Amino acid sequence: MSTDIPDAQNQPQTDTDKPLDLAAVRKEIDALDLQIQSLLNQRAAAALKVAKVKLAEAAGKPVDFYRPEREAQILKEVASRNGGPMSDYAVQRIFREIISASLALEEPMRVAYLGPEGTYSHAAADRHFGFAVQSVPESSIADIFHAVETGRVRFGVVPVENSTEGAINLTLDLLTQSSLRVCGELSMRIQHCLLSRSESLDDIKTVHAHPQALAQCRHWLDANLPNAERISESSNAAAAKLALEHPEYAAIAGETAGKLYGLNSLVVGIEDDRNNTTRFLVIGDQDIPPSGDDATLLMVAAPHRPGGLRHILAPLETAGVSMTRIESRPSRSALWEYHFFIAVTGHQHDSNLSPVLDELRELTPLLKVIGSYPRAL
Ligand SMILES: O=C(O)C(=O)C[C@]1(C(=O)O)C=C[C@@H](O)C=C1
Repeated sequence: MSTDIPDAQNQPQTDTDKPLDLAAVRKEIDALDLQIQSLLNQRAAAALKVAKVKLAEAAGKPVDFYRPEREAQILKEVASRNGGPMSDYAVQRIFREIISASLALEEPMRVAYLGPEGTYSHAAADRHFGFAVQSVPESSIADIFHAVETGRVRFGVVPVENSTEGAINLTLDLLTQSSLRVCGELSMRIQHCLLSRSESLDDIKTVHAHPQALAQCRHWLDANLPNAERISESSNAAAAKLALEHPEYAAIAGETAGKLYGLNSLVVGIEDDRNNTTRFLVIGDQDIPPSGDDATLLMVAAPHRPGGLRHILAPLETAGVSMTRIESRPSRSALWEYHFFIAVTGHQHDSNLSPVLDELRELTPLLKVIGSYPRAL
């Protein structure tokens, strides 16, 4: 796997160090481009054949053209065989788009994200599905669930956890109520910028952002804009739109939102924690087959007695299933009773996990498998 990217200036010109002829190297590139393009279209034609097979096998039933487990396998393979000089990330991004374009030939797909345009959720949706998918902005997390539930879009991308602020409770609560499943996950490093029409911090009277972003930049704001009022907005992109109308406003949002709305990035990277990362879930109504490297999200109600949760976790530990996360939420059905969201490694149909889930069903009044999906790349 290649991780270091050698830069062009350090590359030997040729084996014999003869000066290179620009026209000759460009001819070489043209010839390679010709082959790449022809191979791309051969690959797209093969994807169309796959679509035909899927349609024939489905015999009139709905077809799952999108196969995230296969995509995850391809993208992992791309990285593991990569010999450089392109980074693993760069080749994966290219293959991400090749697959996205192939899928669009099989089935044009719509995916909802927390809008408006330019949010981190928008960037997450594009990164996960590629640009050939039509991404649709929704104005709340609940609206994303609704759009998927009513079939207006096939999938939704919702934030579930931030490394600084913790769980997004609304997403967890909606997962409890909805029959939708989790079909994928991804993590994105969040870099906040202070955006404004003004060019100086001295002009800023108010700072607008989603409450999570305001919280994630609290110390920076205390130190650098102590007198500016902080005002919560429904999204960072909505804050950026407002900042466009009022030069004395600043918004906290990503650099893409700044470019999209034509605002100055007064300061880049104002988040208090440099590792600030948000984890997103892909929700849909598709059961995803095992990819070989999966995660499963469970929701359980622990019996309401001392050691109730330990009782639930014991079978996981005995079977050697590793638990990657646990979150609790009030059950809302009885006072001081909780539901636990437990993420484990493995697929619900894996031979080591499936018997444990059967055991848990006996032990708890409620077990919901919210989904098994390929682990984030
Ligand atoms: O293998 C498939 O099932 C395909 O449809 C092909 C392909 C691809 O381009 O490789 C395209 C879309 C799917 O989501 C997965 C993979």
